Amino acid sequence: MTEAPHGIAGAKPTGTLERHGRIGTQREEEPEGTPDGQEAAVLLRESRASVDPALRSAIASLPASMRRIALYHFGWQHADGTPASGNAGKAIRPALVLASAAALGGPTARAAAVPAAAAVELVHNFTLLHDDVMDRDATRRHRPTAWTVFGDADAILAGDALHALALRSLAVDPHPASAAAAARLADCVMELCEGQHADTAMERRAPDEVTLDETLVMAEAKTGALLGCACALGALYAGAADEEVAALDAFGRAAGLAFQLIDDVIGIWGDPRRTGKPAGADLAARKKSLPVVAALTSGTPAAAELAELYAAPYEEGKEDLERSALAVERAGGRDWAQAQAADHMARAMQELARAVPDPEAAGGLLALAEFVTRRST
Ligand SMILES: CC(C)=CCC/C(C)=C/CC/C(C)=C/COP(=O)(O)OP(=O)(O)O
Repeated sequence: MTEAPHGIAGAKPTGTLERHGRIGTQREEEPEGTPDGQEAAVLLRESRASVDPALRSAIASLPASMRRIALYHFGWQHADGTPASGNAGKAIRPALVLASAAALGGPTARAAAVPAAAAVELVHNFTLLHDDVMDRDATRRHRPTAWTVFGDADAILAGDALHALALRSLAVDPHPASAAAAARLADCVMELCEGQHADTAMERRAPDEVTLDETLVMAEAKTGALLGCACALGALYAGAADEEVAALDAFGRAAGLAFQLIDDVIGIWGDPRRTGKPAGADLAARKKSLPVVAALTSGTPAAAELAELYAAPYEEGKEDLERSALAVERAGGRDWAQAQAADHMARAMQELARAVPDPEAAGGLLALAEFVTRRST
């Protein structure tokens, strides 16, 4: 189906994931399909069990007006204030903090790193609250977004409150690494803002003005930075040397970019029953996601068709979405994104081997990295 676009069709998957043939081939809620998937599922569950009490206790300290929005956003309370047990997200980032600490410092470091893991998850959720307002996204984690329920102002304030809780979690932690971790997390938030700015600025530009390189740089800042920071914080809490911290940061960044590439594929072809978002939402919003920009810049006939579709506002109805998705696919955007994800994962594996040479100690991080790019449509 691909029409051999410029350069992008030539990219071939490489590295660990290609060998396992696993990029985007497993069901998101079934990580048990392989031994690694099972390990990731266990790590994610254990991470939730360790971090949720810290998150709940932090949220309990918020003023009532903010607390109800935060509890709703995490799926722990309905909008009317009654208890709920909704989807609180995959908790990949806190699992990366804990797995990084465990890889370099064993169970003691893992236990000590819980405040850092909570801080990273609070920052992640602060950015989701703000992002949904900025993008006018109406659905997240299978339910209406906070701004659609509580209004823009209160959703933004709740995001600010989660950001404050993240800083507080580190500020009150007596661990010797907490100050360095707070500084690193603050740097990361600035990079997230830069990435988000690039993203929103890009959305205002004409499709033919956006390059693939700048889209990749934006995605690394918007998504890679926080996964890198999560790993770096785990390493700091393990008392790791600077080079190990830097290598784990690079590992998380590369895995994070692979994660965003697959997330963008899922944003177009994902099954709403799994994604918790409406089908084709990114195409309907005319988002310049990575597969779309790859397709638009491919120089193929399908690129011209896609550009024409993107020049007009989305019209409700299935045909527009199907034609857009087909054009992205025929222009090679989907294959390119999956090949790029595999390349970034291969780079992540190299950084991981540098940071944690013992394969047994690195096993948890490897399983989590493979899990984030094995999610499928
Ligand atoms: C400053 C600012 C507003 C920045 C915005 C940054 C932003 C929202 C980037 C998107 C990152 C992303 C892939 C989120 C989904 O994560 P996930 O699939 O892990 O979500 P989950 O927690 O629901 O599982």
